[in-house]
Order: sequence, then structure tokens, then C-alpha cells
Amino acid sequence: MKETKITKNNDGTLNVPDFPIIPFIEGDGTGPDIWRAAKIVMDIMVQAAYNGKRKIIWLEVYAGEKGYQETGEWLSDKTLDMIKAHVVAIKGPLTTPVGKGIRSLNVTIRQKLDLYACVRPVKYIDPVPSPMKHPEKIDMVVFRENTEDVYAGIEWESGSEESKRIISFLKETMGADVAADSGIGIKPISVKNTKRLVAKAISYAIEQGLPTVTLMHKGNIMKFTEGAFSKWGYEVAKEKFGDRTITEQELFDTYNGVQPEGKIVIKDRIADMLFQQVLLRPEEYHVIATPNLNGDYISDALAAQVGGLGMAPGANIGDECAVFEATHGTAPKYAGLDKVNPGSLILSGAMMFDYMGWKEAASLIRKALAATIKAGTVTYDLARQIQGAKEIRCSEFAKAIAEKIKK
Ligand SMILES: NC(=O)C1=CN([C@@H]2O[C@H](COP(=O)(O)OP(=O)(O)OC[C@H]3O[C@@H](n4cnc5c(N)ncnc54)[C@H](OP(=O)(O)O)[C@@H]3O)[C@@H](O)[C@H]2O)C=CC1
Ligand SMILES: O=C(O)CCC(=O)C(=O)O
Ligand SMILES: [Mg+2]
Repeated sequence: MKETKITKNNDGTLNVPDFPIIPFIEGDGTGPDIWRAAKIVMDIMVQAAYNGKRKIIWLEVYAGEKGYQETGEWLSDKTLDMIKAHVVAIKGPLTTPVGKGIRSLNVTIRQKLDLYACVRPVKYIDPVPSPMKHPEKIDMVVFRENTEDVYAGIEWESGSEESKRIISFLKETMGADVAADSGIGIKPISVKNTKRLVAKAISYAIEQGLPTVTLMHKGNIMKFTEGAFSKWGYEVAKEKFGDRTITEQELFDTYNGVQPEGKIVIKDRIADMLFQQVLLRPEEYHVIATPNLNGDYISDALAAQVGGLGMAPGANIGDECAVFEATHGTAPKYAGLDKVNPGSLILSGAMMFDYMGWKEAASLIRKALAATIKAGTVTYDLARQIQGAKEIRCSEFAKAIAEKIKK
């Protein structure tokens, strides 16, 4: 058995050895519980799919509370370097204190490794419980810009020297009046980061044969950030994918509302309105490309439509490397209780296998997870939505998924 690193070719394709070393971060709060469960499932599915010819060699790297305990650093350069060197990694959630303390380590990982696309698929898996009448109509992927917007972390506290200076600069130089006791945050949205994110979303729609890409923004209010995101999104669609895309306007003006074969419709929606449309007419949305904050909000809201955060996977993808992680956070009140649903991280593992080209293992995971839910053996979050279901622990859920493969 030869353990080696995954590498990336100049054209962006991966070389995946049969025994790839994959770094993982366990995570804080419920992270260790869901990590242990996800690891069991990933290892068993790889074994079942490839019969020993392929195997993941897991390599723990530290961040968050465990990182601080083990190394004295919340997030070390060593951890970032290891992820970069191994191209593909997976992580549990990391805690970010509210209103004080360290900045988000999750966001720092994305920024430092330039993982500019946060990709969060939202697909109904029969028979997961859903509050929707027709959950089978939900099949969307959110492409959330992952490096800038208000998440850039440029902000100053109310009353600080810095915020006072900014406020007086705004008044004296820019003629803008801001209440003197305001905290100040900066919302940068750039041409480059918008265009590469929207290009990735359109490429995905082309690869998957999806009919639409929707630019989600609040550009009526924030004209030069969110409005510009939409404008630059349309621009990159024309510049890079002119032969494969049409706008919604063109669909009606030129094609009488009949979508031509092989063309993707690029449309835009104002964020608040889109929240109601994905509830009322989810079948009209396939890929949603959006700035960081909108993407954060809508991905949790969409997760609720297909079973909740316990079932919501995700990936942070850049040109150099990718880090897979659940959409949810550390769910601290359940930490160490072996209670929460590991489905989110297990499905993130399936996304990771797809990304590596290990489609058979990914498919086994999804089938076994669905079969386990169908059998009515589920964690607390799904048990409270399914009448007559048997509530089992996080670790038992992982074992039940693994059992489905042995049969
Ligand atoms: N990428 C990351 O690492 C992220 C980190 N965070 C961080 O996590 C911490 C907690 O954030 P919070 O806002 O409470 O959000 P969380 O996503 O951690 O949890 C909110 C609620 O969602 C439900 N939930 C979350 N995970 C699961 C799961 N695996 N199975 C079942 N239900 C689940 C629970 O609902 P219920 O109470 O109904 O049972 C839980 O109380 C914060 O420090 C935050 O910054 C947040 C998001 C992402
Ligand atoms: O980093 C955090 O603590 C929160 C991030 C978050 O909510 C997300 O990425 O969805
Ligand atoms: Mg979030």
C-alpha cells in the first residue's frame, strides 16, 4: 500500500492515488461526534465500493479549541499548509464567539486558502421529512462567494478611535452623515471575486445540464456592492459563456419564452423576494450565485426545506484546493451527547468523493443514508418530524448506515 498525496494538474483536474492522504479537522462542539460517525461511514463505503483497492489515509490537523490545546494556536500556518499540500480536506465546525473574541476560523480558512466558492447543494432525499408539500421539487445548488462581502472582517467597534476617525472622514471628506456612536463594518465586493464565483456557478450548470443560474442580490439598496454583483454576473456570463447563456429578458424578447436547447437562462432576483420564491416555486431555481452574507442566510433556510441542518452538506472550493464541511455550526448545546445528525458531514464526505472521482463510494453513501432513514431509524432532529420513527444516537445512526451496506 502506497500512501500518497492528491495532486492537481495545470488544467485543474486531480490526480487521486488509490491510498490518498486526506487531512481532517475534527471541529468544536458536536464536531467530534459527527466526525467519528462520518469517518465510520466513509471508510466502510470506500471498502464496499473498491474492496481494499482504495482506502483513505486520514491525517489529523488541528484548528479551533483542540488546536489551541494541542499547539497554542487556534489556526496555525502548519494546518493551512497541510491542507494546501494535500489538495482535498474535510472539517467539522469551529466555534466563533459572538460580538467579541477571535474572528471566525472557518472564514479564515476559506480566505487564506482562497476557497472562493462555497458550494451547498440542497436536494430532497426521499423519505427525509420536510415542511414542504412537494419537497421533491427542491433541487438547487447555492454558489456563495466565500472570501469577501461583510465577511472580510473589516470592522471597528462603536466608540473606538478607528470608528471615530472613519466617521469624521465620512462626514468631512465624503459628505456622509453617520451617527457618532456607530460601529462600522466594510462590505467590499469586487469585480474579480464576483466574476470567478459566477463563472464557477455557470460552469457547474453547463456540466450538470441545468437550465438556470440565478444571481441573488440586494442591489436595489446596496447598488455598488450587491447591485454590482448582479451586473458583473451578467457580464461574465456574456464574456465567458456567450454561446451557452441567454438572459431572462432575451428568453422572452427573442425566444418567446421557449428556452432554446443547450442555453442556460441567467436571471437575477432581489434577495428578500427570492426567499419566498424558493418556498412557493422551488422548481424554477437550479443554481443560485450570490454574495457571502446572502449565501449564508439562504443556505440554512433552504436546508430547512429538505430535513434541516443535520442533512445539509457543503464544500469550499478554490483553484488550488477544497475543504468539505457541513453547512451547520457546532450546535454547542449538544456537544459530547452523541445526539446530533451526522448526515450533514456524511453527505459532505459524499461530495468529497464525487470531487475526487470516487463516484461509486459517493453513491453508496447516499443510498445507504436514504435506506436508513426509510427504515425509520433516525437521530433526534428527524425523529421529531417523522411519526413513529425510532430515535437513535449519532454513532448508532452511522452504524445503521454502515449495516445497510453489509446486507
Ligand atoms: N462552518 C462552521 O464551522 C460554522 C460554524 N458556526 C458556529 O457554530 C456555533 C453555533 O452556531 P449556531 O448559530 O447555534 O448554529 P448551529 O448550526 O451550530 O446550530 C443551530 C441549530 O441547528 C440544529 N443543528 C445544527 N447541527 C445539527 C446537526 N448536525 N443535527 C441536527 N441538528 C443540527 C440544532 O437545532 P435544534 O436546536 O432545533 O435541535 C442546533 O441547535 C457558532 O459559534 C457559530 O459561529 C456556525 C455555522 C457554520
Ligand atoms: O464561521 C462561522 O462561525 C459561521 C459561518 C457560517 O455560518 C457559514 O459559513 O455558514
Ligand atoms: Mg451559516
